[in-house]
Amino acid sequence: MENPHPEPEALRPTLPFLNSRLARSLPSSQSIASALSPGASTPTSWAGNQWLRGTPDTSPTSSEAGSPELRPKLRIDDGRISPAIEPQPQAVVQVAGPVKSICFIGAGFVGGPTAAVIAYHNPRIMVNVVDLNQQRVDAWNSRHLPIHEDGLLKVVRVARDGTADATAFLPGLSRPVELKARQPNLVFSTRVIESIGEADAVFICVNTPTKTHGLGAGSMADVSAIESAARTVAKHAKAGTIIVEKSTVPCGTARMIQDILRYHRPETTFQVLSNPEFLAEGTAVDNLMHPDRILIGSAQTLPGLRAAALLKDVYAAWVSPARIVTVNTFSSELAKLVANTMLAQRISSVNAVSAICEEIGLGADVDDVSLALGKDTRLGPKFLQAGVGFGGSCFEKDILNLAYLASELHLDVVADYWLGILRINEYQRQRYACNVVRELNGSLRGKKIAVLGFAFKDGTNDTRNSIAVHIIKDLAGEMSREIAIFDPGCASADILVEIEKIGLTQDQFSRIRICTDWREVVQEASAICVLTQWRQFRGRQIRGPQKSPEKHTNTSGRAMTPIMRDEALTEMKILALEDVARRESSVSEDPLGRLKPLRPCTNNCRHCGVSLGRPHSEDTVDWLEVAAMMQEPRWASAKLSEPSDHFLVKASAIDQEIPAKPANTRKKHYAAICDLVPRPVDVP
Ligand SMILES: NC(=O)c1ccc[n+]([C@@H]2O[C@H](COP(=O)([O-])OP(=O)(O)OC[C@H]3O[C@@H](n4cnc5c(N)ncnc54)[C@H](O)[C@@H]3O)[C@@H](O)[C@H]2O)c1
Ligand SMILES: O=c1ccn([C@@H]2O[C@H](COP(=O)(O)OP(=O)(O)O[C@H]3O[C@H](CO)[C@@H](O)[C@H](O)[C@H]3O)[C@@H](O)[C@H]2O)c(=O)[nH]1
Repeated sequence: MENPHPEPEALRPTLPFLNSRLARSLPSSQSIASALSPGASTPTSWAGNQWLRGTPDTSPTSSEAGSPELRPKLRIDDGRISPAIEPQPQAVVQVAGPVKSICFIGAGFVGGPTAAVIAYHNPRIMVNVVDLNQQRVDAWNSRHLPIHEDGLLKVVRVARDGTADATAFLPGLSRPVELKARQPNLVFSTRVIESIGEADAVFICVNTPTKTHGLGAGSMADVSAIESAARTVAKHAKAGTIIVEKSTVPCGTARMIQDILRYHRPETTFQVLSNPEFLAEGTAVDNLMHPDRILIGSAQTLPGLRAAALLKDVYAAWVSPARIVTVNTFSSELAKLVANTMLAQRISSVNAVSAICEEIGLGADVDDVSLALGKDTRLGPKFLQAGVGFGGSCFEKDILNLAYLASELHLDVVADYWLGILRINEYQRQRYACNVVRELNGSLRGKKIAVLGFAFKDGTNDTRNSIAVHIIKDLAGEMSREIAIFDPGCASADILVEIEKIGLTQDQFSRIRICTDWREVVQEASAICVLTQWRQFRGRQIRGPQKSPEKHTNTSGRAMTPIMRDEALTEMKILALEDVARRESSVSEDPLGRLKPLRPCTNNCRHCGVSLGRPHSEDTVDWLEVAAMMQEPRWASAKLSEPSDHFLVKASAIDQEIPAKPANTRKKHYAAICDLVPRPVDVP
């Protein structure tokens, strides 16, 4: 039953955190909330600051149902809002059974791939992914997924389209393996209300960007999409549905969702779990298939723990229980913010070291320093690559989010400590742009600058908060003749949208050109900035070690035995069989022949014939050709160390691979520019 009192606009839940300046100048967040809505008594449970006053993480158990502290304390009399005094209906605690149907709200970079992998490993669970964006939904239903991730299309095809009966003859097996057809269990649609109504669990995967205006602009997370999703869930979910907060959110948001649910459905108790996602773009499918950990935060009550156990069962289809960590809701929300902040902190630390290496002039090499650090098992080798700074939609926003929390708690020294990570990041990218200009004699007038790579990292088509866009902005201010951009993974339209956001003047904007071929970009360029580490940019002939067929292992770790038709095979076992089949077959995508053919696109499909994602190997950049096409002084630099070494070696060796870095190449690290003039080098 819906609450008879409509939720008044003025009393929408306030966001969990408040502007830091305001927080410092006023005694408490509660009083700020009141100050902002004079005359309105903000409901205690909606002030978003229960946690500040040390409210324990306990949803009411059946015995506590209707706990006055946690129920909405509002009533509206003649338009005036006052604390409710009459008793609320008793909340009914539903004991949920196993999850058979899941609804994902938000078919974005997280919702889409996560839903697909959960559906893939749980063929008996129906997974409905809903989004308000019809174009995005259409793309998920087509052969051209809206997100470029290695291996994603196959996972989606298996779960979305189902598979056909297949018989495979595998090496070492006397009998053929017979695979039963699999029914589709992944649906993408805009049927938000219906899908929520059918679900046993609803995953909220909507966007939570940094606020751009109003209170807390530039630092506070905008949770309005979460609020809106929570309201829809509150109105349409069946009793007992588990609500899973997948988005990255400010600490305390699960409680805000709980309060919204309680307001609209006072007769029912829903369990809200925090289950943050740790996938990195570009490796999303691999990260989801082999997660370091699954983190589940719940209320430490019987219903809360029961809901966490049910969610754990969903993941247990492919993740070892030892990797599933259960904690309380607030720890889980906080852990996600801290994880991103600490990863970014490592990058800023090593970027700060790169500045020292460049300035000290004693030949100290930041790569060597990273190598030495990475050997320390306490530090480990990951996230120690110096570059032009980190980009993407997550790190900056989550650091701001954490710093905002600290500042909200009046912990200014702590907030400042985290914000230092962002200061170094900005410093690093500005230093890079500055060095480009300096190396080109202090002026870009009349010169063409080539930008190779626009996505915020390789392996993804995501252009949000890309480092490239910041650097392009700085360079555009120098009024170069042209800034030409090429990215093998990004649609030109997406690049344009990002550039339009940076506020270039008409004149600056007219000098930007987005190209679809790297040759167009480097032709007559004076400098090349390699800003995304695409494999394609690493140069021809110099490749990482290819996987040899022998390296394919039986991922199930068990000896292969003939499999009868009626034996239920999990996708984990089928993956292991595919590994075996790949030894013989040249078909790597579907070696067992179980995928159904993709549906053809409509005649006017805008994607067909366009390279949406993967760079083609025939398009690999040849740095010798590049050097020949450029104008003096032919400068080039790379964002991260790996491609830089490759193209330096390649360009200097004139088509011969040499084992060491050429001594005559001037290489100031990362935030500097390297001489790309090809010259013969003695090969030892
Ligand atoms: N991108 C990543 O790699 C990553 C990794 C881990 C966590 N996260 C977090 O996950 C969340 C989502 O990030 P994302 O990159 O997937 O964002 P996204 O913008 O790609 O996707 C969000 C989707 O939600 C949809 N949406 C918004 N409100 C909706 C509503 N009320 N009903 C239905 N659909 C709605 C939007 O249309 C959009 O398609 C964020 O909190 C982010 O911080 C992102
Ligand atoms: O040693 C390194 C590693 C990364 N980067 C840069 O850091 C940025 C972010 O890279 P990465 O973390 O790999 O990608 P994201 O998709 O942003 O993933 C981060 O953000 C996600 C969203 O919250 C989390 O889920 C992931 O765990 C977390 O790694 C990119 O610009 C990289 O080029 C470096 O400069 N040096």
